[in-house]
Amino acid sequence: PLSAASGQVVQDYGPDSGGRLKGLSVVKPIVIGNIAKYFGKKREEDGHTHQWTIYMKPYPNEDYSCFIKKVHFKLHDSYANPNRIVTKPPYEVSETGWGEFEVAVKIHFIDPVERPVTVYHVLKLFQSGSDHQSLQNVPKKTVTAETYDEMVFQEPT
Ligand SMILES: O=C(Nc1ccc(C(=O)N2CC(c3nccs3)C2)s1)[C@@H]1CCCN1
Repeated sequence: PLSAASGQVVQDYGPDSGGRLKGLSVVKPIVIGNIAKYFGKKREEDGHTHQWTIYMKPYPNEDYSCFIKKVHFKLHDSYANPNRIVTKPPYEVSETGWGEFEVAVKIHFIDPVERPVTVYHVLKLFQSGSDHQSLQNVPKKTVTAETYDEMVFQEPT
């Protein structure tokens, strides 16, 4: 079983449980995000402007490889081999490009009864809503965007 110590154990006394313990669920927090670095100018040969890395990481940092079989990052079809499969941490994919698009991050579990979980992340390359006109905010070279999420396992074995 997933050791309770590694994830917050939530004990649920459901409405119809008559006060009995309905079942354990284990919550595993994750962060999905990307970091993007501007080349400084557009690359002549292919028009790419940024180098970026998209990732799924445990929060706080711990080893999830004991229950995660693989993480599938589905990139835009214009990329070679758009289906990037990562089987051990760090669960990340690095690429270069020129624009922002949605990446599906599908997490597959070692336990065959646990259905895979898909989280969608829109790649962020540009500082949003920043007026570069004023001298104060010069465009940043590096941009990051992260979202927090939770995987909940009902009565894990
Ligand atoms: O930008 C957007 N979609 C993008 C899809 C792919 C992008 C990219 O950066 N690519 C590098 C290039 C490559 N071609 C071959 C190998 S890699 C493909 S950008 C949308 C449309 C406007 C707003 N957002």
